[in-house]
Amino acid sequence: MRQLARRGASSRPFFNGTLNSHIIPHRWLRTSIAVAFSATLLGGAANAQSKGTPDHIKAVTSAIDSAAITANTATSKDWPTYGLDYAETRFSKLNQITAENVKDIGLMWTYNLESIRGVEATPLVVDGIMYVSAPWSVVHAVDTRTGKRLWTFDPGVDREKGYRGCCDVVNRGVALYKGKVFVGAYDGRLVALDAATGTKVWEKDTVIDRKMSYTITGAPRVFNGKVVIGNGGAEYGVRGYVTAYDAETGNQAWRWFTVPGDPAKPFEDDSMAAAAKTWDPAGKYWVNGGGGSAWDTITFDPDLNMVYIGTGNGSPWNRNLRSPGGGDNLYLGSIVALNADTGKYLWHYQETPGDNWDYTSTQPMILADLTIDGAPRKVVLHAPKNGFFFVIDRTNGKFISAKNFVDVNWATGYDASGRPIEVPEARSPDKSFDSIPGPFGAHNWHPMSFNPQTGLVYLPAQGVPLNLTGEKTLVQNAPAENKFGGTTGWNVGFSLNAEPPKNPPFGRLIAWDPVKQKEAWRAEYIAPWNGGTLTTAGNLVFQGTADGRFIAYNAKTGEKLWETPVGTGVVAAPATYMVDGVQYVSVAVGWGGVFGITQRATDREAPGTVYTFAIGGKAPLPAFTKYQIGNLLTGVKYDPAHVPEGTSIYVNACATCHGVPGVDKGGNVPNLGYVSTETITNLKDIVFNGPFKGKGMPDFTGKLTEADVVKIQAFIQGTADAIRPK
Ligand SMILES: O=C(O)c1cc(C(=O)O)c2c(n1)C(=O)C(=O)c1cc(C(=O)O)[nH]c1-2
Ligand SMILES: [Ca+2]
Repeated sequence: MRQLARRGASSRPFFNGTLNSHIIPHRWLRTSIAVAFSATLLGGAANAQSKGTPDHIKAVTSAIDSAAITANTATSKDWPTYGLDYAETRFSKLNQITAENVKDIGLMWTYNLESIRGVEATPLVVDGIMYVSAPWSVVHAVDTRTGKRLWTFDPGVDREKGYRGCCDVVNRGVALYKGKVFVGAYDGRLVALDAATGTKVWEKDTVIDRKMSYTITGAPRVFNGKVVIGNGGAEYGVRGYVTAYDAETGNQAWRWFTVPGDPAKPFEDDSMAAAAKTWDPAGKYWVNGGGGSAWDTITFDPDLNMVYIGTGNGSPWNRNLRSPGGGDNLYLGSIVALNADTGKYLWHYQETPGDNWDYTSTQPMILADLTIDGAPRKVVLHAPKNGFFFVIDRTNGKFISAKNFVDVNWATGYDASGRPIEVPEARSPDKSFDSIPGPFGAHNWHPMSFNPQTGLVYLPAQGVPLNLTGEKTLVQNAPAENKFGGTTGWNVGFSLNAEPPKNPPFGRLIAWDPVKQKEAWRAEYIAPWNGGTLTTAGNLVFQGTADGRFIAYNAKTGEKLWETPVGTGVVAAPATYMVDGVQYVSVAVGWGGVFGITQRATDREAPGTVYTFAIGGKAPLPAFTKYQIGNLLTGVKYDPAHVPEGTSIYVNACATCHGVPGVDKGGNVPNLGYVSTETITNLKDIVFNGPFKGKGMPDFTGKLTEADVVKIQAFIQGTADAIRPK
């Protein structure tokens, strides 16, 4: 483990700069003065030795409840919830680090998360105690005063079952409430831990049907004694829902489904009866679950006592198969407001009626009070996958405005009533469609931030090309034979990239004015899939990048003010907090997520690592490891006649994680075009009950045959041979 420098002398400017050693001869006297000094001037804190003990942690975390989370917004001293505050602004009032002095920040310490898959978590920090989650839903408690581990908790997710989620075995973070840390385990359990010790207090199975591929990747949200979590699975045939549990006991408080179930059975509530009218029962949508999985954002509004759910895509994606007669298919691709106490439906606004493109509305929301056309409005700011920036009245769900923040081709805009003006080809049952944005979204889960001082939202935007060709039939809730991801349960009703997409990839940071619905500035990157953002009262925006940098910008102008290389690509959002009078900025680095499993934009690789910076930080950067891509595969014997069939088996079983052999360069999972000849020659020893089961490799026993593996070998070596420069 690479545990780097502790707090150096430079991190104690008050002590060194104020006390003049030669007039205070005795060491003990200097020490006691320093202690008294920090206790009085640095906010009455006790000396550092008593910090980080179970008693201290218990005291400071027990004090975290809804009132404390709200009170923290006055100072932003701590970072007590996923988006910093209930409004999820990720705007910190801390201003020790400013646009003027950010050039002087340096590394305080790094902490090794000992992981290789995607790190998507925003760390929570309360009085210097950090909680950050790693892949496989492992929770780490870290003392930010030293950068040292306090405890870890591994919920023991079966590593062989990683394929039950679409998009890497990620976890976006934990929730903290009255001395407990809550984590959603990838396999669908919600676990409450003792914040001081990391021991389990309770655990609930949130999954309604274990036959279905339900997973959890999102951070729970906690308010007024309830902890709320949704799930993922809409690429596999699930029905989405969110559940509130009593934070103390884990007893279920309420549950709300996002889409209707079988209309032959009683509906759970009026909102389901209303929604069912917008689905064509000829599609037997309930057999395939319908989708709508709420896998990321859940936002609590203390002003209105509402909770807003961002719902996901249709299952299958293809509406022609899901609801052949058309229809909006409520509540897919929507923001839905529920009563926070009861979970009862209040209103919805559907951003993508009748989703057909994996256009989730699960992207993080921000609650703001803005003046629009001269009138104060309570709004939700939202940039879902579909490429439009939405401003919605959050008192009643009324549409205010929508404007595309990247080029889009599926709709030309929104009419005054808030309906998209669609381009007919976007739903063609016969022709393939290069949808812009594609299913990776113009904005994915990477959190945006909103700075009320600049009035700008800092939005990680992107384009990832993907071509969709509608399938003619669907086997309801069964893996699609020889279709993308079918062996592992994908069932989306489209062939992906059967025709090569023509639109270009890009990644950029956009500063967006939500009142003018206009871009204020942008920073272009070399690749899509850059990190979430943080903005501060120091007129700063922080963001990590796919190409392995951590950058600070001037929030007003977009001028780049500072950057440092980090060990690998960054996807998570940073956090900032104050400890003993010093402002820290931390970011959890670790390349991955759905784009990062197969593709990369750095030539570096490193374990998941938390980097922490402050003014005057002097710790050396960790030694970076060069990503060693092997030589293009040669020497595997194969029969070229097997290549066509091998292609479809590979697409069916391997492509979701391993990408295109020899073309992609390997994300956090190796690309099979660049592994050793022996690896591919002995492929069956890996495919069937193989040695990488503990690292996320499925066991394909019963799903593939040895003859299939021979054909996969032919495809891998055949592709490598085909692309080899002559
Ligand atoms: O439909 C779903 O249930 C679902 C779940 C998830 C997830 O839980 O991570 C993602 C998506 N969809 C998805 O469409 C998507 O682009 C995506 C990206 C990521 C990620 O963590 O990188 N997760 C997910
Ligand atoms: Ca999805």
